[in-house]
Amino acid sequence: FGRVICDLLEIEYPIIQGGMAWIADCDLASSVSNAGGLGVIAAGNAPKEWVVDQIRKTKSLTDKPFAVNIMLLSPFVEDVVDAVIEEGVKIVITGAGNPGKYFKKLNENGVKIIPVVPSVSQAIRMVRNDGVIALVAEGAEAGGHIGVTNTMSLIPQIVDAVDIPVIAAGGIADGRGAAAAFCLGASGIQLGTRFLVADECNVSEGYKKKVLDAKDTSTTVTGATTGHPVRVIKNKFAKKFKSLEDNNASVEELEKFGAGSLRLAVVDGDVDNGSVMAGQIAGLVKKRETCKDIIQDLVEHYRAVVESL
Ligand SMILES: O=C(O)COc1ccc(-c2c[nH]c(CNC(=O)Nc3ncc(Sc4ccccn4)s3)n2)cc1
Repeated sequence: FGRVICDLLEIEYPIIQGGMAWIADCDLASSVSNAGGLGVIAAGNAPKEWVVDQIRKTKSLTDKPFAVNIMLLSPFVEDVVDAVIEEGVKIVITGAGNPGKYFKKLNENGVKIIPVVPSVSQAIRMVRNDGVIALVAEGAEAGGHIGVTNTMSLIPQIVDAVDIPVIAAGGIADGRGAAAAFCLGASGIQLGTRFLVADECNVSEGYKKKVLDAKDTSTTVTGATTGHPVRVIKNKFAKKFKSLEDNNASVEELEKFGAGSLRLAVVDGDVDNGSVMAGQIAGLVKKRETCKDIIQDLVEHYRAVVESL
């Protein structure tokens, strides 16, 4: 399934791994690519040296295609674009902003661009640019920085609005979500939350436990008042952040409180005072397994669901 995306990206299954800041590194990306999906290194807010190092390590761990996810709010975004070009990375996924400034440079160097978009208006703005070969349409069920429209509503509207392939993200973790996404017109899927508990994912043990113990109602959205809504698993940090928002804290105060919170959870494993970003589908994610098993399970489940329709 997903022939169009598989041919476009030269991968075996139309399954893209989410570019989770501070989490998606060479180990996760190479494991997903070796299992037939598209592995993704997340540049997040990391400096150029870290991204170059991860790209080189990924090349030593897989011969298959992989991508770099560029988070456009990063202070190092210019350097990361240079790193991608200098290291000959062929696929870039962009998030959290408008990559408009970098299309020309990336396109001139033959880099395929796949912007993540949260809305139809963003989708239409993106497809006007050369080099954009597909879109990731991300519903508000997703973890991390989100838009306001849910996947079930967003996908068909974006599919109708553009004439390039659309990859669905947000709330997808098994064959049922994959089949639903394809029924809505998607040509591929992107998974973040389910890969958080992969054996090859280097996120802290406490973080994985939060995801494995989550229920359907375990997430909440912080930062809606700052213009950067972020879906996280409810914990002390989220409670404190939202109470600050309810008491009309300034954007500066909120951003100061939020800064470094993702790293606190991911790297230091402080999942009470850190920001544990995860999607609403965390309640479905119950099993630790390898990237290969995750992908195989999803593909087999997809086939069974489609046959049962
Ligand atoms: O045109 C504009 O400037 C606004 O356009 C956009 C607005 C939002 C988006 C968007 C929403 N979701 C995504 C892709 N997903 C993500 O980017 N998810 C993320 N998770 C954690 C992140 S780290 C972070 C987050 C917020 C503030 C600071 N740092 S980024 N892109 C894309 C374009």
